[in-house]
Amino acid sequence: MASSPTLVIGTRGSPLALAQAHETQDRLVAAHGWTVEHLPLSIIKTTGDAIQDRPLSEAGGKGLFTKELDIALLEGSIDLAVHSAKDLPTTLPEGIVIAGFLPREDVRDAFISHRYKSLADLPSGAVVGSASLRRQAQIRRLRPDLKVTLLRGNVQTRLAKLERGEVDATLLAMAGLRRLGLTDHVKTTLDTDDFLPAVGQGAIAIAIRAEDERVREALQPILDAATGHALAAERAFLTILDGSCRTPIAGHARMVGDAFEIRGLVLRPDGSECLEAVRRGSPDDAVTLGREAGTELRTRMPAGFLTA
Ligand SMILES: NCc1[nH]cc(CCC(=O)O)c1CC(=O)O
Repeated sequence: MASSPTLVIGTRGSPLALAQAHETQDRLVAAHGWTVEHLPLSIIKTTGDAIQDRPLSEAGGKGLFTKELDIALLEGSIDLAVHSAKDLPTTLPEGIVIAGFLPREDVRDAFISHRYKSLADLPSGAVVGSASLRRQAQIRRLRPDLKVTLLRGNVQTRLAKLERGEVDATLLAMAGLRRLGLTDHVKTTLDTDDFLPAVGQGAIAIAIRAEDERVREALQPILDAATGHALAAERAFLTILDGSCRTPIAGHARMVGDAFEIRGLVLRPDGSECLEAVRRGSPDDAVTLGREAGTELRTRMPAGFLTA
């Protein structure tokens, strides 16, 4: 066993972020036999945490949840940063890299409601709240007769708004609900064939300083290669499609039997049209397959598709 170094784990302070940081800490303890005292958490408030009154897509996008953690990494006040892969921008600042990903949780979206059993069970005109353009567009595509409204806040805040009757139903990632022990609220999970998750959904990414071999080595035993392949394909796909969170984009890669597969979607925000690309091959070609799927959609997309 290696002697116990101190690695400071940087995280946001939301309950989900803390659950993910604790999972990282627990896995490092289990892998190395280190004690948690040598893996302290440093809780960092980000700009994204402070903005509650408007869609983040309007406030400046995904980097809002990572900027302060990036700075802490580069300054050396933390040694690794734990992120929801879904919230990570496609390009990271110079000097920061993703060391890898923890084994992926359930990638599916969950349907949550007090009165209704599923999306199909909602009466016409029922109100579904979501802050995600991807979820909003897919809901509109499946059920153009529903009312889709903006529902922001962390997972607990959204569940409280549902409780108060502000909306009839909402969709949240199964992964987050599992990590928070809140799956009691789930009425049904949406099959990925019908409702495609966001790029990175369910995966935890660990960012480090690019040159930090000590931390990179310490992380090796807790990183998951299959999740790494899936995320390489999905993030390559998103990069081609520009990756701004102003556009309804979904993408999911996985092994189907012996074949590695990536499926990607772009939707018109009103759900009236949806383009899909699928590529199959070897996980060693994950990045190429992801790029090809993205390029295909880019080519097929009529001008103005993403804004109409
Ligand atoms: N954008 C917020 C966010 N970022 C990660 C998760 C859940 C966990 C995950 O998808 O890995 C959530 C909440 C949600 O979408 O329900």
